[in-house]
Amino acid sequence: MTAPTTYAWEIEARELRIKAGRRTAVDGVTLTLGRGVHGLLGPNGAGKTTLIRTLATVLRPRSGELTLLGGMELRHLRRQVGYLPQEFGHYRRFTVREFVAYVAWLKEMRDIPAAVQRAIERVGLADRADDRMKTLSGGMIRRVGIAQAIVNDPEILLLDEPTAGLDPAQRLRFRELLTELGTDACVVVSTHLVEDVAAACTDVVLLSQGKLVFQGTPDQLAARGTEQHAGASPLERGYSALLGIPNRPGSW
Ligand SMILES: Nc1ncnc2c1ncn2[C@@H]1O[C@H](COP(=O)(O)OP(=O)(O)OP(=O)(O)O)[C@@H](O)[C@H]1O
Repeated sequence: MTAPTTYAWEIEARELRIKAGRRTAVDGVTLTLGRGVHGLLGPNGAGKTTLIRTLATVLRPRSGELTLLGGMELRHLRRQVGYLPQEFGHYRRFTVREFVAYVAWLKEMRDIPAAVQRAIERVGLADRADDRMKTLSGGMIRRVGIAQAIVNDPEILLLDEPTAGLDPAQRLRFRELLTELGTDACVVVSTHLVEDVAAACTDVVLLSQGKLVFQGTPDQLAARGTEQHAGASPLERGYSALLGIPNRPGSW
């Protein structure tokens, strides 16, 4: 039985300021996120990875307040979080099953074999479960990364560019999986693909130069764009409008 939740939001950040090296990569972000799929967008260097690493409790904020799952103690909290880093390290000689089981063990889970099997099935790798990681393609390894992030049915799921390296069919399946996961969990997905956001996200969080420039639904983002802004779709034009990117064909 799960304990009743005593918090309004899975993630509450107030005036978060986070350093990456010497740089202030996140600069005063205030944000609340509940269940659903939150698409984290922003240009290169906006601070997306730094924010996700902080939500994963890997980095500590320099100042501000971050409350995860109502302020749960760190050790318990980490069992309730799933995290796919941008650069996902794995053991090449482990099989898929061994690797996902190892992560489940680190999270001190019970009934590991059943949970591992289910996570592997959810990412469509049941037929490769007993193959070594070194025999998999880049897209398959990314899917193992997703499997290890969801093996514990996390309440907070953090995915840093999960669709990088997935082919179009895999991306479609991944979006369906995201929609399923977002019904029970607070899912934060960083991506460069505005189409991923349109297809699977309940809301969009847009960062630029470490600051929050927009939070709202994909439709609200699309409504901000005009023909004067760069982009091939309403959502892309909304993104460009908020970042001040004019429609100038031929320029980068
Ligand atoms: N270890 C580090 N040392 C110094 N600067 C860093 C470090 N990590 C990140 N930065 C800087 O902090 C800023 C934010 O980086 P971050 O990786 O969070 O951005 P991002 O939005 O994830 O970018 P991308 O879309 O390119 O992945 C960038 O200017 C980056 O150069």
